[in-house]
Amino acid sequence: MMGFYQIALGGGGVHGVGVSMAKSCLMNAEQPTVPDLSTERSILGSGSSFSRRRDLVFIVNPRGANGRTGKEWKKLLPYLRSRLGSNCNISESLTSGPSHAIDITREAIREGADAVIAVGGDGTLHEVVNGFFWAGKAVTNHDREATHSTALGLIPLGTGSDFARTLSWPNNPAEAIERIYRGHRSRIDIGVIDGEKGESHYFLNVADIHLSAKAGFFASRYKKFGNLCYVNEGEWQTYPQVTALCIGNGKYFGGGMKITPNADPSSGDFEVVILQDFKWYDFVLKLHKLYNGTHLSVTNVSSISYSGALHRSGRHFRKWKHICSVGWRASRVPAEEVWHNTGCYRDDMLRLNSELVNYLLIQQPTNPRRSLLRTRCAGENPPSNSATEPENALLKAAWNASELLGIATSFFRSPNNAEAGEVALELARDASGLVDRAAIVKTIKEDFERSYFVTGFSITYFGLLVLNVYAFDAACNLTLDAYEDDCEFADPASSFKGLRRFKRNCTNFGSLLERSNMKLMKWEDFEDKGIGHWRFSCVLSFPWKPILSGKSFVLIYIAASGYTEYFFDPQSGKVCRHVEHWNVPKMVLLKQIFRPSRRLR
Ligand SMILES: Nc1ncnc2c1ncn2[C@@H]1O[C@H](COP(=O)(O)OP(=O)(O)OP(=O)(O)O)[C@@H](O)[C@H]1O
Repeated sequence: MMGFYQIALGGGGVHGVGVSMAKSCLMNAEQPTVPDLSTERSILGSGSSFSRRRDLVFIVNPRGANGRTGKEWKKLLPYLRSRLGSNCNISESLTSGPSHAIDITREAIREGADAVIAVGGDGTLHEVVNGFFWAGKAVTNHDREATHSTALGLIPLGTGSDFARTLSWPNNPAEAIERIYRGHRSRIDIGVIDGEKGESHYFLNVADIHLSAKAGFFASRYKKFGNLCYVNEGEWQTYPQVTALCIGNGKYFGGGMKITPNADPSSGDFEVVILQDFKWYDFVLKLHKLYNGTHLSVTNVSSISYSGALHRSGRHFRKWKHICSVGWRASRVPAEEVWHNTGCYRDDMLRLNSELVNYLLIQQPTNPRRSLLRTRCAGENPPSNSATEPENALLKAAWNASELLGIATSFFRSPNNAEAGEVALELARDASGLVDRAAIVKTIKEDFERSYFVTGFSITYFGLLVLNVYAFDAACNLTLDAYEDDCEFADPASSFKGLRRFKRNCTNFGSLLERSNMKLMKWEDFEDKGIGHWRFSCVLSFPWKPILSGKSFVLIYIAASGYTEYFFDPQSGKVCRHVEHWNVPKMVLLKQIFRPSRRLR
């Protein structure tokens, strides 16, 4: 069964100004337990409008966003203490591994924390949210007065931080600290899915079947799970050939995919989006619509809103009347306050997904594919959402092979081509040699207009190379002076250091591309970095163009979106790290090139 709680949201807010010193309990991964808050509880912040200092527990995933969360947290802590420490007891607990945040949260609530604040991405927030509950009930504090409640807070520092997007919160820790300082509370809904054995799984963002960060991947692996029925005021409604079902409390998942654009986490409703009869190429061709939330107008996409009142009347999704898959119920969690919350789309969400799918499956599958799916979903180890070890090894090998082949074939290339497209602009510096940030950002934006290559394209490049080793003349349309010579370039497949190497690699792409389009959709500025959100599409004419003397070729359409983080060196001001994130799974990208979409002539 699936339902939602509408619960009170709030923050372990800081109200008024106090003068006492904050308790600052620094813990590391080897000391994972929550500090005893009781010793601090009686300390009053003089000048505070409250009779005691607030106990805030920050649960930090040091490994979030590939370790960036841990690094940023270290830098953030002194500021956080100075801003909140005068009238709050600040405790810090670093997670030691998956699910640890659940235990820490439960313990913190039992110890009487005023707020548990997740520091990390959606996965961490999801775990913290699940820590607010135990055996289907809200966790409570034994000692404090009945009216006391623990709030949930968030400092979004993850890779996707999708739930924060719904709230229009940027990945800006200073802003998050201000929110905590202000301490406003609000109510928010939490979805709950009851598992097969009656256990509850809570989600705050989006619960989904088949669609996630790896949209096309799952769709192509599972195909459709069949017809879906639900009861609407006594009438059965049927959705045939459902490919994916998303139940949104928040709007976004998958790193910015606006999948349930009308969902509002404090409305009391879920938005349920159903995709029917989606082929793998629909995910590719309509990906941009899924990302900007305009997919509801696409044929075969439906959106249903569920109100709290209707939940009680018992709407149900059913799979051909056999298995009750999803039913809603509304209830309140007394005295529980949550600030914000999320679902997650990685392993935990897959676990949710697998349970949901399990519910949705017809009992007597005739199609072996479905039967396979059922076996998978019922098992303890649902298919991983991330690239598996062999996949990673394959991609790594692809990456290395493409680079080596590129080097080998560069001997056949005209030396002039290596310099083609590169922008020899020298950027203005101040007396200390620091390049102005605005100038750097401007050149990056201009580079986008010239469609400079993203390094992640190397995955695709491998496929191109094995099939067409002749086409190598491309430009590296990059303003070199904006980057450190030893700049690190990371993409979903690999990472390396050195501007020269980047130039060489991206020079080896390109002439295969027809109608390529690299568009900067949005730019975000942060203290130490800028983030460029982009969309890339191109048509590749390969591999048989040279083999068949250009008379016959196959068009391959490739489309993807993602974002690149540009970290700025504090000394030079130049870009010292260039980290790409692709919204399309790596293997999907690689597979795209082996699936010609159209044969010409
Ligand atoms: N010490 C740790 N080592 C490894 N994994 C951890 C550790 N602590 C937590 N985790 C796991 O890391 C997962 C992902 O973390 P988190 O969501 O914070 O970052 P992210 O994946 O980069 O961000 P987002 O989910 O927003 O994309 C969590 O679901 C959690 O299970």
